[in-house]
Amino acid sequence: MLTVRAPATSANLGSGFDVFGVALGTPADVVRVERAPETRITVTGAGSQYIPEDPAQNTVGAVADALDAPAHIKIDKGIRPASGLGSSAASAAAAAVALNALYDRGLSRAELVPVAAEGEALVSGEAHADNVAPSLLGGFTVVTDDGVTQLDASIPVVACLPEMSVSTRDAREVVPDSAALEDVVDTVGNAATLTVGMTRDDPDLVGRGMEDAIVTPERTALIDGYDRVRDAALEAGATGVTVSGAGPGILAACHRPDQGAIAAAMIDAFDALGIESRAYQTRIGEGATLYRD
Ligand SMILES: Nc1ncnc2c1ncn2[C@@H]1O[C@H](COP(=O)(O)OP(=O)(O)OP(=O)(O)O)[C@@H](O)[C@H]1O
Ligand SMILES: N[C@@H](CCO)C(=O)O
Repeated sequence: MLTVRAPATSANLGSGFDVFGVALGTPADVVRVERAPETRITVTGAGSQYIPEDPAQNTVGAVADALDAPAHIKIDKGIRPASGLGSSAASAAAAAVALNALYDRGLSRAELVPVAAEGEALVSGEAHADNVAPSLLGGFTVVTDDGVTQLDASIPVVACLPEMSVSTRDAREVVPDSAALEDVVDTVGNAATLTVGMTRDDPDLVGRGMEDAIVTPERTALIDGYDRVRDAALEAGATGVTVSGAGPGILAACHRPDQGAIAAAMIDAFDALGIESRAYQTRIGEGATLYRD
């Protein structure tokens, strides 16, 4: 039996829609695999009642198919589905690492990115890799049609998760088809600023670079209370705030001493609207870890 822990991730970071992603220290999914004649899946943990065990509908089933690696796969969910924290991607990334090792397929972590992305195609209709890449590789990742670039980074963040669901499929329907050149120019500038911030582990540059006037405003309309929570986080010291992935999670970049106050401010702001939430005080961290039992 092999066990893999794969971390939650936050995609887009505002200015890098479908391109940027970061691995988070917590939460994470844990996947256990053993060889079997055909794939069988069991799911326990956060939100497991909403996750199909049918291999044809679960992201890990798509990965087992892609690797031609049938197995009994046990998923222990630490990341609630439809969260914006890459729940479906973490399971897929973990399964890709575990099954690659179980069947000695010999693929590198970078080669596993398109394999794990098959799971994303299953649940959201597109094989976008901006969650699976950081979950596999760790740090900050840049996904383009030409491949993945990875950078180790260590920025403190708060990921606040309200008790509501936004499916990636629905959130992709509000993405505009086109954008004004002025907004594109601003967004390119912000993405470049964010990338420089990542190379320097500079939370101020990263936060400033999270601004985006094209996709994020359309998505915030799907998250009750977004503006109040963002303002509360900024007042408490966040250097930047944006929607995490497709939402409803909200990501704040910050300096370490402000983390606790930002987490409390975000929870209080949701609470004032009658919405329960929890906040992960974490940092950009490592990719999936393999354990041999
Ligand atoms: N192993 C799995 N883990 C989580 N969700 C899964 C899994 N397999 C299938 N799903 C389905 O995927 C959907 C959740 O995926 P979705 O992409 O909407 O959420 P997410 O991964 O938390 O968000 P995001 O991609 O925005 O970070 C749910 O419908 C869920 O049932
Ligand atoms: N880039 C994708 C990530 C979804 O997790 C989106 O925002 O739709």
